[in-house]
Amino acid sequence: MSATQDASAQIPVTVLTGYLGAGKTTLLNRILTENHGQRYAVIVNEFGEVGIDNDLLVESDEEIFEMNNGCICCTVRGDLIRTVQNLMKRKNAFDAIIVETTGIADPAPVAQTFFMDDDVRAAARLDAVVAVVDARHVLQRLEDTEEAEDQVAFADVILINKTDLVSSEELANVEARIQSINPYAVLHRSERCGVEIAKVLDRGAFDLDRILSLDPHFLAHGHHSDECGPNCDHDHHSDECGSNCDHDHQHHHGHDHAHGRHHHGDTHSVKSISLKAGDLNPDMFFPWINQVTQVQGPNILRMKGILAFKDDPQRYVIQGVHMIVEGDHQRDWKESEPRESRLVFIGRDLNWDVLRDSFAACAAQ
Ligand SMILES: Nc1nc2c(ncn2[C@@H]2O[C@H](COP(=O)(O)OP(=O)(O)OP(=O)(O)O)[C@@H](O)[C@H]2O)c(=O)[nH]1
Repeated sequence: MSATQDASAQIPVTVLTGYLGAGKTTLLNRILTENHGQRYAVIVNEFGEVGIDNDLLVESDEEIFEMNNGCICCTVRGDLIRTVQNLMKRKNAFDAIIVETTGIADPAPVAQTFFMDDDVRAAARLDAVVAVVDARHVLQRLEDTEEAEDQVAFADVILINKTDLVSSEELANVEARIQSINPYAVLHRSERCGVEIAKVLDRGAFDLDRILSLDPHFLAHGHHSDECGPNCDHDHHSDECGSNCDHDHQHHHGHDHAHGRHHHGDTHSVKSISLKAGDLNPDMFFPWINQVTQVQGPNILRMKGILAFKDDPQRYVIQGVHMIVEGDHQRDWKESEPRESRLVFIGRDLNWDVLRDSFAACAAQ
């Protein structure tokens, strides 16, 4: 830090990471509802283009900035810099900033943003990278997904969440595995992210030296614009598609930048599909979603939706990770809101045509 940068004048930034469905929104909702006397600006980025995450956040006085620009590792850095710069113009309006990354993002480029841009660096300091992991699914994720390992390796604080879904033996295995990847992070166990907020925010935990030992190029990465390098094969779809687009969007992990930890070597492709309908018939929808998640569950990394059921005045929120699905009423539909059902699946090798047609068959007559 230079002499001109006074840490107490810099707004602390927490980068919230964790694989799809681990519990990031659950943690954010806790932060937004708890009575802590702090004012947070929240920046969310999500994969899947119908903007459901914002709807799943509790209504609060905090300001939420949504960025749906697809892969955060390529396209969002420029946006993130601009968003933070705009926030800084209203500096006294916030005590802290939280950036929630999409579940499949590598947190490193997001963290880099707070070192690369001079204006941002002068006004904000990276406080900690907090990773939420799903105790039930993390071991499997670490086997098949490099981003999940990057997220754990990079974190300063790790919440081992969903402890209710595993035995104490499984939990001990999870902790051992996580510690073997990252012995430096502070671990907390949690159910529904029920951890004291002070253990997560304003930790002063981000350790640049450790990150440089992990990634000597951390401060030297060249691409701090919205552009990817010539070898990038990410689909930069959101430039082309509007909010009503229901194309299949692919996130190829064939990306191989020749530097540092930014190396998505695995060749799996994760796709997201957004389905839309009007009112649904619950007697058709629930058997359908049960069947879909039972049969295709292993490939469904994440499912979430906001649904309108015929004659039901309330919005219904449904969510799932693999075969675990939960749903509940959220609140009344507002008069100004179109009664629209939106459902997003993120996964591998899903039969999209069948999903689309069978979802359409759940429409209320
Ligand atoms: N059983 C159980 N379910 C949990 C727990 N924490 C969160 N969930 C559920 O897990 C699902 C995913 O939680 P979210 O907080 O939306 O996860 P996320 O990381 O924000 O998900 P993405 O934004 O899609 O990556 C939701 O259905 C939550 O209600 C927990 O400790 N135990």
